[in-house]
Amino acid sequence: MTAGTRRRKCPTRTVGAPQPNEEQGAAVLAIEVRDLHKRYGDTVALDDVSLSVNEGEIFGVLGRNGAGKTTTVETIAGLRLPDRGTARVLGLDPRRDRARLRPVLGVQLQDTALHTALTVRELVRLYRSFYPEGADPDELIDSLGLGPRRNVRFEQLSGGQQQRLSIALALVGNPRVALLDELTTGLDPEARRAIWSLVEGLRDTGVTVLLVSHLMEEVERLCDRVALIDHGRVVATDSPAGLIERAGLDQRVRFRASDDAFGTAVLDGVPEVISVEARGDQVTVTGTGNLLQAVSAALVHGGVVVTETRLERATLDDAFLALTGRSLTDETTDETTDETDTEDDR
Ligand SMILES: Nc1ncnc2c1ncn2[C@@H]1O[C@H](COP(=O)(O)OP(=O)(O)OP(=O)(O)O)[C@@H](O)[C@H]1O
Repeated sequence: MTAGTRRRKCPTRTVGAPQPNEEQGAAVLAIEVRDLHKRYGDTVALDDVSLSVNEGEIFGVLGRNGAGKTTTVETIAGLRLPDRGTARVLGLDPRRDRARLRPVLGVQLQDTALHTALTVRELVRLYRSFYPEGADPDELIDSLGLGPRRNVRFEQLSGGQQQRLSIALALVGNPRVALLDELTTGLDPEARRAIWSLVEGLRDTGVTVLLVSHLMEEVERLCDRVALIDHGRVVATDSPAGLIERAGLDQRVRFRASDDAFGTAVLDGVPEVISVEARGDQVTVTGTGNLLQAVSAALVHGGVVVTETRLERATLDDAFLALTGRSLTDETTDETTDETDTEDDR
């Protein structure tokens, strides 16, 4: 699905697990983060990060390496303690209400320590036993393409297979909320597309997904809304298409006019059109809204025949660049420190 199309609202699935703390009649957000602040030595990892994720939504956190994405998601998972600010999942405090949250929260982190001598099947069954309800381990293993590797030990899996297994372990309890950190890192394009389909399937069952990524294509395809994060700050939150629009980015329609006498006047007065540039028979029209349809209609109306028409849309990367001054695909990172805290005070 492209950035220009948005999706339906999903039914909220109910499970026999603890219900969120709902005030009378008031809907509780799946995830609510307020003013999270976290510093490591001189590095401000989170600078008052706030997010609100609705139930049934796939919400992306997109940023460059070192922007603060993992610190955010691990704080939401209750694995890191912020210096200040709050995180709530289904109205519950991830640290104080850990036991109530465990059956309804699935977490897939970048670095997960697993029993390396156990097989895929043993690990999925072990994790399944932690939950009162959950997925069928063998079906889940198959759905992640790990069927042929089910009796292979974790330590003998490839990086991509280990990654898919970590997703299985996050989903085996049929969570209401899933936190997925860089879920397709290390996967080849085919495996990546298979995982994207799986996440789209989660949406259909009403699972709320917080998806941390630095891959614009992944976020554009999967997410209903996205928070762009840069240097520990949320720069903007909107749908992918909304972020592009908010950045004031134009679309371009290019075509070849078969009539040498093509006159730009044919596009005069079309509200979506901002500018028209004709060089020889190559014409470039910039504009907003449903530009392709508006231009096509005006050309037909003016009796102008054109060929090789194509629409060039701005991407989330263009929006990121416009909003932060830096590209997502730029190789440099935001990381500025080599200081490492201990596990306990992370
Ligand atoms: N335990 C830690 N000790 C010291 N600094 C840390 C620690 N964890 C994160 N940082 C620093 O905090 C900043 C944000 O890191 P974080 O891992 O949250 O970013 P990220 O956006 O997830 O990056 P990546 O995409 O590379 O995982 C970085 O500058 C990082 O070096």
